[in-house]
Amino acid sequence: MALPAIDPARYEDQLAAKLARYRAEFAEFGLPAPAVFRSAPLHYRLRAEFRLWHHEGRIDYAMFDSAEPKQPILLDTFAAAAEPIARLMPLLRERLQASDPLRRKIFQVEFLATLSGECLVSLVYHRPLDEAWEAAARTLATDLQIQLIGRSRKQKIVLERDWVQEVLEVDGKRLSYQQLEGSFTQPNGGVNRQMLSWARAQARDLGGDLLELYCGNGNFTVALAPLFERVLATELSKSSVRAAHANLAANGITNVAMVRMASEELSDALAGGREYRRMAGIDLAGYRFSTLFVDPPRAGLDEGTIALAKGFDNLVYISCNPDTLRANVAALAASHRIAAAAAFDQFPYTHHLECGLLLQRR
Ligand SMILES: C[S@@+](CC[C@H](N)C(=O)[O-])C[C@H]1O[C@@H](n2cnc3c(N)ncnc32)[C@H](O)[C@@H]1O
Repeated sequence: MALPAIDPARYEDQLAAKLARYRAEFAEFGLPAPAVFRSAPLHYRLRAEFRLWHHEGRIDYAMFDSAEPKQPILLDTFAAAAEPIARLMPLLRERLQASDPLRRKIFQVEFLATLSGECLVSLVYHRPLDEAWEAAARTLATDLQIQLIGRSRKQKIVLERDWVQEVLEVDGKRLSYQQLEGSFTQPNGGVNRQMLSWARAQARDLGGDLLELYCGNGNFTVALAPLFERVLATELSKSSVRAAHANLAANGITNVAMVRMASEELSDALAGGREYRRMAGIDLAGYRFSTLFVDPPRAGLDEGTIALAKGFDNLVYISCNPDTLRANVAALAASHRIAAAAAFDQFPYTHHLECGLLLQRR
């Protein structure tokens, strides 16, 4: 991928270009004027990943541009990275440089931070990690006050925990989330807060029960559940489902049933297909679903899920890919109209735009 030029002077222009494309591509579906949610122009990414480049006795963070994939771009810090990561980067580099067990055959560093100020760092190696590594890593983690993980082939050493605790203030409430290393979490925390608030505003008067697909660690579930009588939430990833259970409990949410299932399987179960053992104890027929909430990966919705969506009065759709969103909206156009739209600039200075739509039955 070509590396974006991160330049706050370009922020409004790059956003305007993306909004113009969004409006044009959805004009035929009667897109209402989207509510626009901006990113911070700098230090917005809570995740960042760098190669470590060994040269002339020193190591440096490196990124690569697809135009010149063999030429490392060396950096001390990174303007897109959230403040805790940007502050940590030079300190961490110096400490890695100065320690033989920490430096030897390290090739990648991954950062995961929170708006609450926590930071987790994964150091990735081309060699097995031993006791000398672990002793040096413990001192480093204590000195820099970070969570630290060491990884190499078939080895993962978690010094304390492999997650960070995020706290997001949404509509005056403090929502807390366990966010796992290696599992999906929204990369732009400031924009995520705005997405949660927008989704709550769409759902506020819908009532009844909610079906949520692709719920991840319960990011939206925790924010939306208080607005519905009952919620059935599903997600494919085992580790995310575990985090979602922890997050529901931590936020005192008791009206959600969570099932680990692919959206394809859930649509099949709801369409009266085969029986799924994971649905044992879930009284599907007892739900009075008013609303379907989806936040799928870039591929968008599969055919079964589109068929399922056709039966809902309300569909709240968060999408990280306007192309598949457009195809899915086209497939629903005969039954549903767009009642509200949003643009979330989750990925500034790239051509990516996160979109939100409320679709309602015609
Ligand atoms: C864009 S993320 C959204 C997660 C969550 N809503 C959030 O805000 O953090 C998409 C999620 O869909 C899950 N997923 C991918 N394919 C799936 C499938 N076929 N069925 C169910 N979940 C799937 C991924 O594990 C990921 O957690």
